[in-house]
Amino acid sequence: MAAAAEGPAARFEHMGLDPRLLRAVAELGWGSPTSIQAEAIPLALEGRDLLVRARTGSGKTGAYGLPVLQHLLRAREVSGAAGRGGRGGSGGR
Ligand SMILES: Nc1ncnc2c1ncn2[C@@H]1O[C@H](COP(=O)(O)OP(=O)(O)OP(=O)(O)O)[C@@H](O)[C@H]1O
Repeated sequence: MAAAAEGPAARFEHMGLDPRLLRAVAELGWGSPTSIQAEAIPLALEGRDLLVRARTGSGKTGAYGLPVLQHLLRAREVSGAAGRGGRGGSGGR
């Protein structure tokens, strides 16, 4: 298991993650982010481009996977709203 990050800000709940992702993280038993996750996830959620290097097993997959999933969830919500006329359109072709 990857080593957890330390510090008061090092909590998944404080990163602005979607509640569904927070639930998934809890189900995985990830109590707190690893150091690389604590550093990378907030920046990725801001939309920053990142080049990250950390040792094997340090939690890099979650560090990029959670922001990618959040982006997909948000994109689906936006396109769903557009499909229902959220952009003032006819809802389709
Ligand atoms: N925040 C966390 N808390 C507890 N365990 C975690 C956390 N993040 C990841 N893990 C677990 O740590 C292990 C290693 O994580 P992961 O495979 O994401 O690391 P990695 O840096 O991507 O590894 P690699 O360099 O091999 O690709 C996995 O079993 C994963 O489920």
